[in-house]
Amino acid sequence: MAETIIEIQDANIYQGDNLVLQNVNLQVQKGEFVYLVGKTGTGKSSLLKTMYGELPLKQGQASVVGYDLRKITWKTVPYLRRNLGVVFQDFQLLTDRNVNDNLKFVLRATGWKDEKLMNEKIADVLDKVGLKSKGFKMTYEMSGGEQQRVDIARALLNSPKLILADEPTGNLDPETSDEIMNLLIHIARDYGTSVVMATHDYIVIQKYPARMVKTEAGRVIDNATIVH
Ligand SMILES: Nc1ncnc2c1ncn2[C@@H]1O[C@H](COP(=O)(O)OP(=O)(O)OP(=O)(O)O)[C@@H](O)[C@H]1O
Repeated sequence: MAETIIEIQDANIYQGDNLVLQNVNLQVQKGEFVYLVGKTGTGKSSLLKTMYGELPLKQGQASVVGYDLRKITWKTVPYLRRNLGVVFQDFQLLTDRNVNDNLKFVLRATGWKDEKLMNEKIADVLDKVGLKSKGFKMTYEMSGGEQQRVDIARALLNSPKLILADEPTGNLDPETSDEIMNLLIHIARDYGTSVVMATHDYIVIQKYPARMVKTEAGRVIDNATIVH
């Protein structure tokens, strides 16, 4: 039986007192790849932030990787975060240390202690993103595509059931975008990790078709099609 990774029912998404999206209903199954599309300012990031516990869910019901978002508190949000990975447009890597130490920082922050196990895990995620021999590079020495791969490696550290990616190809040239798309699709297909990717990039969407969820005029429309 399919495992539901995201289940949102009748949710209202707020930024402060502003209602950004109303009556959101969305289900995402294990291993599904889903685009979140919509014009700028229509609430894609707000919806993702709600899913990773950055914005509180005040109205409606939502469960993400088994966590009830209505019951999440600042104390329990780290547990939710350990079960999902977040990938950003601007990478958000630490520039004062190399790739291995960026990844180790996250492992330590999420409760890992054993040095050998941490090193094995880092080697594993770097291998998965095609950066096997790049662990000793400083992040500022890397290309945008490589930095995005490190960001994805970081998201994979705790073997998440879900990756939430906010415009992951936004800063990349078309060829590098292709590499990142192939990687994200491969992660969904081969590891059964669900991926929800917010994007404006219609070239990417056309090239790699998948289910589309659209934010528009305060609503979320499932199985949307793009009209140019
Ligand atoms: N921190 C904030 N405080 C108050 N309002 C915000 C905040 N962040 C976003 N908003 C508002 O919430 C609405 C939705 O913004 P959001 O960033 O979710 O849209 P988006 O679709 O992700 O846009 P983009 O594609 O530009 O990232 C916008 O009206 C925005 O101005």
